[in-house]
Order: sequence, then C-alpha cells, then structure tokens
Amino acid sequence: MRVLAIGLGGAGARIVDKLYDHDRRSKVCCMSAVAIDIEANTLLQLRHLPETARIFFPPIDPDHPYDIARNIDIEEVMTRVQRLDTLEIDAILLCCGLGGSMVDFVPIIVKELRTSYVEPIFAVAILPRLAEGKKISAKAAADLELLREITDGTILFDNETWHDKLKSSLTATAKEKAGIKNQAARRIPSFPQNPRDMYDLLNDRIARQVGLLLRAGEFNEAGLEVAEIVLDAGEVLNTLQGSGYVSVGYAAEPLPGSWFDLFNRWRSSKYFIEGSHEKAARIVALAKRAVYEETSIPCDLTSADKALVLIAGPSAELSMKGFQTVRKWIDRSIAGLEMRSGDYPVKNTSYVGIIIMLSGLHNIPRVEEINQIRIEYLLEREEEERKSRQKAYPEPADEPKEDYPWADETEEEPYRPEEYGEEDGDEEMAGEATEEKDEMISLPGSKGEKKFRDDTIETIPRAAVRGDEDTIVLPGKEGKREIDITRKTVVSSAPAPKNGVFGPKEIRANSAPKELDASSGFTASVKPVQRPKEGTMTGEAVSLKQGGQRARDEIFSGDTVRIGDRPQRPSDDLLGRSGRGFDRGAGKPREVVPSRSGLNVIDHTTRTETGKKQKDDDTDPDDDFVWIT
Ligand SMILES: Nc1nc2c(ncn2[C@@H]2O[C@H](COP(=O)(O)OP(=O)(O)OP(=O)(O)O)[C@@H](O)[C@H]2O)c(=O)[nH]1
Repeated sequence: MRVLAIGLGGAGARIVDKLYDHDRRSKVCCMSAVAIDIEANTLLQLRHLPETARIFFPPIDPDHPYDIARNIDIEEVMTRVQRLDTLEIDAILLCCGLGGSMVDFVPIIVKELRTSYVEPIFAVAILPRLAEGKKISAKAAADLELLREITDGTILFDNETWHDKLKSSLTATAKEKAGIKNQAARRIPSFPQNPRDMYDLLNDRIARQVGLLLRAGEFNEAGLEVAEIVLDAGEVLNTLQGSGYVSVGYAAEPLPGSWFDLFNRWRSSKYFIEGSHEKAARIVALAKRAVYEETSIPCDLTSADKALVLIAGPSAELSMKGFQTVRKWIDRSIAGLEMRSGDYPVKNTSYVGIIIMLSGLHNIPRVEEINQIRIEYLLEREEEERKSRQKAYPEPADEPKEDYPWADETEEEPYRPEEYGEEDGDEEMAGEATEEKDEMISLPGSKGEKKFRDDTIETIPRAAVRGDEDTIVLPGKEGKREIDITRKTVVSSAPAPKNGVFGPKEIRANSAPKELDASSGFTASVKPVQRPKEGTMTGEAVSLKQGGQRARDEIFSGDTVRIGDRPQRPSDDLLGRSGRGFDRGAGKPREVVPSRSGLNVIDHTTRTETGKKQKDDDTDPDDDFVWIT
C-alpha cells in the first residue's frame, strides 16, 4: 500500500521518521513522508527524513506560542505536500500524539487534504501515559473523539501499555543476564531513563506494527517471493476504512538458524511431518501472542467488526495449516463478518511474523479510562472555577436583624391563650396553628375534616373552635368563662364577621342583642337561630320539623296505615255493611238515594229528634254518618 505519511508534532515527526527508515530499509519504498512542527529541536533531531520533508513553523505570536491555527500556514503546508511524490498513493496517514498541541492542526489539514485528495485519510494516534497527568489524558480523550469523527480510521497505540511492557521485559532480561560474565550478554540494553531513548523504543514498535501492514501487497523483486494468498492494498484499506478505532497486533519469532537444524530438515520424512506440525503450532502461538500480548492497544477481540490476518516470513516457514487455523479462530471470535487474510513471503529474513489487525473495535479499556479521566477532570475544573468565583465575589453574609427594624413589624403578635381565657387548650391550639398554614380547599361539613382558619380574614378576637359544631366559645372579659353562642352571644365593642360566616357551618344570627345581661357585662340573649347541621350536607342528620308528620316506612310497605281523626276516609266495607256512614257536616248536600237500591233517606230534622236518643244509647264515633238501609 502506497501512503503519504504526515507527522504532526514531536510524536508524529519521530514516528514518521521511524516508518520512513523501515520503509527505506525494506527497499519497498512505498512511503512519501513529511514532518510538521512548531519546535525546531524536534525536527532537527530526526534521523532519517530528508531535510526537505521537515516543515518548521516558528511561533509568530509570542503571547500565543501554542495557537496552532495562527502559527501554521496551511497554504505553505499544502504546497510542500504537493511537491512530494503523491501520484500513486492509496491512502494518507496522519501520525500524532494525543494530548499535545499539534493535534489541533488535524482538523485544519484534513479539511485541506480532502479538497485536494480523494484517498482515505487514516490516523496513527498515540495515547499518553497516565503519569503525564489528568490534563493530558483529558485532552487526549477529546482529541480522540475528534479524530474518530474526521478520519476514515484511527490506529491506536498506547504508550502506557507499551512503556510498562517494554520496561518489565527489558528489566527481566537484564537481571537474567546480570550474572553472566559473557560480554555479549552484558550488551543487552536495560530500559532507558532518557525520554528520547524511551520514545525511540516505542516508535520502533509502532514502525514494525504499522510498517509491515503498509508493505503488505507491495514487493520488490529482490526481497519477495510470490505469495500463496495475496493480500493487496485494497484489502488492507477496506479493513481500515470506516471502522473507527483499530488495533494492530504484531508478533514475530526468530527462526532456528544453526547448521544442525538445517541438517535435520533433510533427515527423514518423520522429521518433515513433525516439522510441519511445529510450523503450524508456531503460527498459532504467534497469533495468540499478537492478539493477547503484543497488540498496539489492549482490546476485546470479540468486539471487533473486521479483522485482517497476515503472516510474513520465508515461504518455507509459513505453514498454511497454521494459517487456516488462525483464520478460523479469528473469524469465529470477532463480532463482525468481514475477515481478510493473506501471506507475505519474504526471502532474506530469519523471522516469522504475524499481523492481526482488528478494526471497528467497541471495547477498548484504555479509551474508556481516558474518557473517565476527562469527565473527572472537567468536574474538578468546574469545582475549581466555582471556588475561585466565590473567592472573587463572595456572597454577602446575612445582615443582622437589627439592621432592618421593620422586620419585626411584619411579625405576628404571639398568641397568648391566657389573654383569651384559654388555659388547657395550649397543645390543641398549637396543633391547629400549624395546620392553618395548609391552603388546601376543603368543603365544610365533610366527614372527618378539620377546620382551618381563613388567613385572609382577620378576626377579633381569636376564637377557639372546638369539636362541638354548635358552639363557638368566645373569651369572656373576666372570669375566663366559656359562653355558648347558641344561647348568648358576646358582643364585642367592634364586632367583626367570623371566618366561619363564609362557610355554611359557621353562619350565626347577626341581629342586634335583645336584652342585656347585667351580670355578664356585654352579654345579650338572641333568638337561637337554627343553622344547618353538618349532617345536612351529607344527608345524615336531616330531620323533619315537628308537626309535619313524617311518613313512616310502613306506609310504603302497606303494613300499618293509620288514618288520623280527620279527614276520615271511608272504610272499605262501607258499602257492604250497616252501621257506617259519611261524615255529615253542616251544609253538606244530601245524598241522593238511587231508586233501585231501596234505600230510605232519613230527614235531617227527624233524625235530630230521634238521634238524640240514639246518641245516648250508641257511643259509636261514626254516628254522624247518614245511615243507608
Ligand atoms: N510513542 C511516542 N509517543 C510520544 C513521543 N513523543 C511524545 N509522545 C506522546 O505524545 C504526546 C504528545 O506529545 P508531542 O507529540 O510531543 O506534543 P506536540 O503535539 O508536539 O505538542 P507539544 O505539547 O507542544 O509538545 C505526549 O504526551 C507523549 O505521551 C514519541 O516519540 N513516541
């Protein structure tokens, strides 16, 4: 795959320098490279990039040395890039360290590159170490989000993981060899303390992982054999493109190079079979290392959308059996369905290596970690800003109460029950006082409902409303005597409407007092006014006024019906029995006797004479009836 590599900032420039070195040493020469920075030192220290490929922009504004947009001239950058050999490139590769200042140039250059090139733009992003601080990690998280949005794919490399891994492996090796007096063993390097050397080790790792991937499908006639399964640049691009975060696993192993091994290869077919198993097992072991240990950033294999497997080395050592086993394993493990693979035979090498690229990763613990750090950092910043604002503009302390003399005026006079003839109702009143604050509307007369004072109406004086609905107790002037308003109303000098006036249960007579009671001072008797009881509303306590006869239940059932004295109702058997008659009132028209019936009409005058006698004998109350025979 032919690429245009652009290194931004210190990390980007050094990585591109290393990639360029590997590319030139492999003699594939598939890379055009350029490094851009605002620090002259970084560019000066590069070892492999030609002078023309180093673009330096000194800070113009000393007040804003890290204002990238102001310091870097994008026109100049594009002119220098277009001078490079970019005619046959397959992709553009931007290399940068996250958390630095030069990464801010990525959106600007990507925008310009998109106008000039149709090739996909990928990024190689370096995650900073935790030791560099929360601020760098937080910025790295923000940068990563930005890169993901504007590039076609981002290959991640974690400095934290690789720093620890290289340090522990180099320290262990150094300890192992410490006791050996052999000069060659002493030459094994320990982990460098100098950051430049440390970065050199890390960059070497990146160059191997990414460099080999870039060279896949490219060959030079001297160093490459014909591949059995050719993996061309298009397949690498398709795996990278549009898949978000990418991790590259790379593991390599030196081949046995002693003369004894070479001799053994020719010994027998048995050895040949064993040898082929060994080769397959080596490929499988390398694949496991590449995925679980030597990946550019630790990730979850099962969360990948796409995968690419590439084995490289002398063609005799590339076991197709091992290769197929690895292919199946990766194919079954990834979440997606896109799986590409190929071999990359290299003639003159003593190593066998494997590259497993996983793209479209969703589960990368380190990315989640820096995102979490970013959240924490932003919260801390917010808190700090709040504190500094509070320090600059302290909130005014609460003024002492005396400064506002009118404050007391608004306060209500404390209620003293003894003033109103209350001795034992303290607790009760206290309870009611708190409940008065409830502004819920309540229907008077509803069962179990408590009565609240209407706050909008001022009452003089305060009255205690007791459980008994019919009595309102008003304070007596002297003697602390409770007075029942249903019989006697205490009239104060300034009578004010009671709150209860506005509720049906509290309506009282407001007529003037009829008579004054000298003993009680201002007491007066008024006619008790019938007020609707609470039950009236609910219908529980409705009773008919005395004198108005209430219909009894039996009337409706017909069991017991009594007729009063008058008016009298004729008995049912009136027509069939003698001794019964109609009431004979004065001026009542005489009954006309039907001729057919044979009845005799007794004359009234005659009847009075004989009637007197009959009355004495007969005490029947029905004697006023006209007898019909
Ligand atoms: N792997 C690797 N990482 C590096 C290297 N240099 C720096 N880094 C990392 O990349 C991050 C960004 O550093 P630089 O690229 O030097 O920053 P910059 O963009 O030049 O901006 P400045 O902050 O001005 O230096 C750092 O926090 C390091 O973690 C390097 O050579 N190799």
